Amino acid sequence: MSDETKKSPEYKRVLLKVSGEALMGNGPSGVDPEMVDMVAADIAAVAATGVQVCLVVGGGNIFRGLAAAAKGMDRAQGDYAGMLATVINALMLQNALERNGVETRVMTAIQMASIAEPYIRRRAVRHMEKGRVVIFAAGTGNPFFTTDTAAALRANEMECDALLKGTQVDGVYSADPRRNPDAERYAQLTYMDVLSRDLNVMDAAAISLARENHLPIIVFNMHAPGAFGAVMRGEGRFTRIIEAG
Ligand SMILES: Nc1ncnc2c1ncn2[C@@H]1O[C@H](COP(=O)(O)OP(=O)(O)OP(=O)(O)O)[C@@H](O)[C@H]1O
Ligand SMILES: O=c1ccn([C@@H]2O[C@H](COP(=O)(O)O)[C@@H](O)[C@H]2O)c(=O)[nH]1
Repeated sequence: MSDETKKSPEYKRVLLKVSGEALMGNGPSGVDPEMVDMVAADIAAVAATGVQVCLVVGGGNIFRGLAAAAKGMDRAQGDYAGMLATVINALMLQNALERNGVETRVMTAIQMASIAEPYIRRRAVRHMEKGRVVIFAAGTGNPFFTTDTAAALRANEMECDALLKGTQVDGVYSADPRRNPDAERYAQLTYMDVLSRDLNVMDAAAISLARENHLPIIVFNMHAPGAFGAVMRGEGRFTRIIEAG
């Protein structure tokens, strides 16, 4: 038994949002197989502790509807392409998880029954109860949304104890730290802080959905090996978004 599996987890069921960009590694776009393997090993170690894990994966490493719309594409059409991008990432992650010995199911919000199960809430819960890692793909299934909102939606539906957002930065800052190196990092914020100060680490719809359902959000950097496991043990650097008090 590894050190990771000896520790008692703080949460019983969590949803991890894996940003598509995090899967690029150091590349300019697409998927870095080494990075996918690293993320999968991290998830496998957490699942081995007995925590029920489900995933929402982004698609920003492949296609974003908003970016395509800025160049003249119809927004809704671009968003459907973006949702398909998340399915590509989900299949890559599923394969890497299975190579790490984890039983998985991909469930899609847009039906594509030849490659994945359709999303059915009670089935997803049952998969997790059986110890399977469920990967929710194709976002919410609706254009004009993001996978952050899909993550908050599914985390609420699955009655998760927390939503962990694994991304490129080690928490929420006073401004985008990739553009402003002087930005200050916060250890803890309220949902209202994030909304009223327009801290764009996550979209407002996702924050509002989490707030209405008292779902804690934890933002952390996905790039270091074992980062997800560390956050689950309350270690490392992250920002917790909760209610006041
Ligand atoms: N106040 C802020 N604090 C932290 N990060 C911020 C802030 N404002 C903007 N960001 C940016 O938000 C990004 C987080 O979004 P992320 O790249 O995970 O996008 P996503 O849409 O969730 O996923 P994908 O990569 O799949 O599109 C960080 O990389 C960071 O540069
Ligand atoms: O519910 C959803 C989720 C996503 N989209 C589209 O997919 C891309 C990729 O998702 P990211 O959250 O940016 O990683 C997104 O830009 C949207 O175009 C969607 O339409 N609906």
